Amino acid sequence: MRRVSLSQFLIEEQRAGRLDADLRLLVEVVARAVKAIAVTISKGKLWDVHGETGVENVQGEVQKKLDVIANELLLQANEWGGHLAAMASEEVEEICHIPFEYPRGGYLLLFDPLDGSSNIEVNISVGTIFSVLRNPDREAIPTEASFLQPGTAQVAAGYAIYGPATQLVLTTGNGVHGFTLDREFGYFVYTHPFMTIPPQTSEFAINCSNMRFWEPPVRRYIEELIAGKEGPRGRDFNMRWVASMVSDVHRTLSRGGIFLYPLDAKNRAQGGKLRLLYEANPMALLVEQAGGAAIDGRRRLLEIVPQRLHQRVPVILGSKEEVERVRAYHEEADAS
Ligand SMILES: O=P(O)(O)OC[C@H]1O[C@](O)(COP(=O)(O)O)[C@@H](O)[C@@H]1O
Ligand SMILES: [Mg+2]
Ligand SMILES: [Mg+2]
Repeated sequence: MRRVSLSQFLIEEQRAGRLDADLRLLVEVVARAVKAIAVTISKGKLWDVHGETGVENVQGEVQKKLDVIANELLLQANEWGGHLAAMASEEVEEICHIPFEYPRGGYLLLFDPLDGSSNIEVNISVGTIFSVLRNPDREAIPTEASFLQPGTAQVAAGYAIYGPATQLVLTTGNGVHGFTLDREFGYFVYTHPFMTIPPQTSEFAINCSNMRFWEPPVRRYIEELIAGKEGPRGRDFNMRWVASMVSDVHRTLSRGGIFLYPLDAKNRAQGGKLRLLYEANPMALLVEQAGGAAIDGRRRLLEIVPQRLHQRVPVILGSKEEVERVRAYHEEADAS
C-alpha cells in the first residue's frame, strides 16, 4: 500500500477545500511538537523528566515536570508560525498571547499538553489533546471571552497518544483519521482512515472507586452492566479504566465502548472532573465525527456555551446506543 504522510493527507484536504493553509500549518506544527514530546516521554528517568515540580497549577494540582515540558514545547512551537491569534493551556491560568514580534493569524489553539499525568511514572500511555477555534474578531487581540465558544465552533480537534506506538488522531470536520509515527523516518504515516465507533458495545470505562458518589442514573446504568447476563441487560459487559482520558477514548474510537466521568458528590462543586474546552470538546467532536455521541448526562456536550476557560463538565461519550440509554436514565430520574 502506498504510504501517505500526514503532510500529504493535509495537502489533499486543502486541495479539497476542507482546510486552509494556516490550519494545515497549525496541524503540522502541533504534530512537530508532539514528536518532541514523544521523544522526551520515552526517555523517562534517563533524562530525569519524571517527578513533580512542587508548583500548583490553576487546577489546584501539583504539576508534573512533563506537564511543564510538554506545555513549553507546544507554546514555543506554535507562537512564531503566524497561524495563531492566541493559545490556552490546561497548565496556564490566563490565555497565552502571541509575542508582539511575531505575526498573528486567525486561529485559537487550546490544549491539554499532557493528559493522564498520574500514569507518567508508571509507564502507562499518556497523551496530548488539542482543539482549534477561529478568533471571532480576526483583527482584534483575543481575550478570554474569544475562547468561550461552544464545541460546535471547533474547526479541528485531535489528540496524540504516547503508547507502544505514538499516534495522532485528527478531525477537521471530514471524519476521524489516525496517523502512526514512524520513528526511524521521523514522520507520521496515514494508517487509520475514517475511524468509526459501532453503535453497540459490550465495553465500558469508568472509575468504579467513585461509585458511592455517583448520581442515581449513573449508578443504575453501571449496576445493570455489572449484573450482565443475570441482569436487565441480559448480556455481559467488560470494564476497562486506564485513567488517561486519551487512552480510554482511543480504545473507544478504535473498537467502540462507552467512557464515563460523570458528575458525582466529590466533583459536583467544580462542575465535574474533566475540562470542557481542551478535554471534553475536542473528544466530543472526534467521537461525533466517528458516528458516536457525547453528552454531559443530559445535554449534547458540543452545544454547551462555556462560561470560563478552565470550566469542568461531566463527560459521557462513545457508542451511540449506550450514550442514549444513559441520557434516557437521567431524563427518567429528572421526571420522577
Ligand atoms: O484519577 P482518576 O479519577 O481515575 O481520573 C483520571 C482522569 O484524570 C485525567 O488524568 C485528567 O487529566 P490530566 O492528567 O490532564 O489532568 C484524565 O486523563 C483521566 O481520565
Ligand atoms: Mg487531561
Ligand atoms: Mg493534563
